[in-house]
Amino acid sequence: MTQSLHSDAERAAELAAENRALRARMAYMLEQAERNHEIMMRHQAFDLEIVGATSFPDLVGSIFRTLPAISELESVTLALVDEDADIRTVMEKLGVDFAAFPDLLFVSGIDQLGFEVGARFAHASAPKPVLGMFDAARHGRQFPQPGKRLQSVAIVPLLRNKRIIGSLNLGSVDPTRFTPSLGTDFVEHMASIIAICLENVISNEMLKYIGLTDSLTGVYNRRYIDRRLLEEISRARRQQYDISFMYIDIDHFKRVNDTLGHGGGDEVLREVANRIKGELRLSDALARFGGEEFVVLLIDADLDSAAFVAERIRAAISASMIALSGGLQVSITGSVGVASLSGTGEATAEAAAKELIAHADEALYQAKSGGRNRVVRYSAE
Ligand SMILES: Nc1nc2c(ncn2[C@@H]2O[C@H](COP(=O)(O)OP(=O)(O)OP(=O)(O)O)[C@@H](O)[C@H]2O)c(=O)[nH]1
Repeated sequence: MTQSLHSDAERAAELAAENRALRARMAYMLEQAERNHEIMMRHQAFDLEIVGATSFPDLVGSIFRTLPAISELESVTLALVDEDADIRTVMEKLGVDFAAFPDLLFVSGIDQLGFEVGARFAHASAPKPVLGMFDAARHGRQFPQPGKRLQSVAIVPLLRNKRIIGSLNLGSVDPTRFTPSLGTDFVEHMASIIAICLENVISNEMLKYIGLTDSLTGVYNRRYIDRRLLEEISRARRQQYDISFMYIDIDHFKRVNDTLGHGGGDEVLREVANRIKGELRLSDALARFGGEEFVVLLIDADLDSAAFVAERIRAAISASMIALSGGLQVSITGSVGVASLSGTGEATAEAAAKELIAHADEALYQAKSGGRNRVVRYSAE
């Protein structure tokens, strides 16, 4: 009897201990489930945020701002394959400030990403994420500025239509965070959403760029200038500086076309665009308004300084013969009309823009009728 009582008490204590252990385990599992749910929710919010990004800087900005925080990572970088530097060039032309994204890297080929696979893997299996210890020699390129000492990394391919478009690079100070045996479904899912979003915004930006540039010369087109001029007029008024506008027209271009053919004329237009560009500052905008007419918008430049630049452009256009691909050389000149707008005007930006363009056009007309190969400043008299 004593024996049985003892064992009953012992059994009850054992059960109570088991119960406590089970409760603790359940509490732990519940905590884990809650934590996982929270992580999932944060990632869902992140997915929604990046899917909603409408521009390249919006998207990469969201990725670099949000992903390290929600994934508790010390470093997140993106490497994009940009073989001919087209993406970078177009984004720069659209005004993307790459200095704001030090963790955005461009590589000229997929061999620089560290996956053992060719650019297309139609008949091979898709490249998998590479997880493991951080190795400065191998991963230095992907993490050019790791703030803290990284211990483990995941290099996740960004895949679109059976092509590697780049890699998402995740770095942690925790050596156990990314180990080769870890499942990769989660990071692959994350990378697939990022890849779709990247491809989307990049093609949108490319389309935007094509819609704003002149396909023959690569400089901006009229649509771009019309839009930019309004923005610049508003800014010039807020900050009280002058802007100037010039019309540049190649003299007797019809003769060039008639003697060299349309193809020769096109070559001349491209060279003239290059010569004008060579005389401008980065903040100035050059466009072809159609035909043989170029325009330049100069920011924070009064009539004197604009006329000075115009004179340099006129000289550059006629400075040397233009060599054509067929071996011929041609000498040309250009006429320039310049007008300015002070930063203190009262008219609407639209009216001021129209007037500025009309004034420069009028000055150009005077340059033409005054004998060509000259710069004329607009004057109200
Ligand atoms: N090659 C080429 N020619 C063009 C293009 N667009 C317009 N043109 C030509 O540009 C010439 C413009 O001639 P005009 O407007 O008569 O003027 P111009 O001969 O330059 O004479 P001035 O301006 O008075 O000095 C025409 O021969 C057009 O065919 C183009 O995209 N490529």
